[in-house]
Amino acid sequence: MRILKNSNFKTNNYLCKNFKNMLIIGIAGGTGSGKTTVVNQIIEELKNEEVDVISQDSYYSDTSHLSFDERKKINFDHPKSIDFDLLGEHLQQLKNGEDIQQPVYSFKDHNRTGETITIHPRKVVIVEGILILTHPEIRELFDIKIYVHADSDERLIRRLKRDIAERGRDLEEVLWRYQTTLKPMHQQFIEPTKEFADIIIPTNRYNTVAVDIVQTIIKDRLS
Ligand SMILES: Nc1ncnc2c1ncn2[C@@H]1O[C@H](COP(=O)(O)OP(=O)(O)O)[C@@H](O)[C@H]1O
Ligand SMILES: Nc1ccn([C@@H]2O[C@H](COP(=O)(O)O)[C@@H](O)[C@H]2O)c(=O)n1
Repeated sequence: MRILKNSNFKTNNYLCKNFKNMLIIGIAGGTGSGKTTVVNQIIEELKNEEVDVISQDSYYSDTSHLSFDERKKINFDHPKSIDFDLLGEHLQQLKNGEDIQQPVYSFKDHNRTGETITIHPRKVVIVEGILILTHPEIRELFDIKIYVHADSDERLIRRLKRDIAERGRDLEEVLWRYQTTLKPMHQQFIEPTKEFADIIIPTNRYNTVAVDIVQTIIKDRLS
């Protein structure tokens, strides 16, 4: 296993010393709803060293025992595909003031790469992913729960464009996945977690007001 250095890490100044005060924000929502975009907007004005961003994608279970063709058929939108034990362990370690070794995930290979990134504890930790509000113990760890909402046709269009441009997929594969897993899993597991959210951000358009509100809460914690 190779250990990569966290590129966000520049100085110890902002590392979280008072871990009891760590603010953990969970951001859920369907695929293509704009979770990553919202996170990037939120942290835009903050210093890299102040916030950890943890993606659920890094916690897809290790499937090295399967062939590539078998991995391709995995239902990546079912809660069982996520190693929630490791995610929970890592969040607890950060709260305890310890570094974590976060797995690196490859969408191309449908598997962990075997490398890890060192993440240091910071005052604010943002965890984003489609399924993060489905798990009761993980939910409990969040001080603020956010659900990002975009209509399903909008999400499909965005997903198509992104997966073809960035994740090495073709039209057939995205549509097949949408019909067989994305849509049913969204309805069964993801959409119902909206009821746990403290804040729902509509993202059919870019939503600067909601982003400003979350930024204000974070800045207040950092001051
Ligand atoms: N509010 C928005 N309006 C238009 N396009 C958006 C919006 N939010 C995100 N996108 C685009 O949609 C795609 C998916 O967004 P992303 O943030 O990766 O979603 P998620 O992390 O929820 O899967 C990206 O190409 C992004 O640029
Ligand atoms: N090997 C994989 C693993 C996951 N996916 C898809 O990623 C989606 C979650 O990521 P978002 O950034 O869109 O929230 C999820 O819907 C999985 O279907 C994949 O395509 N391949």
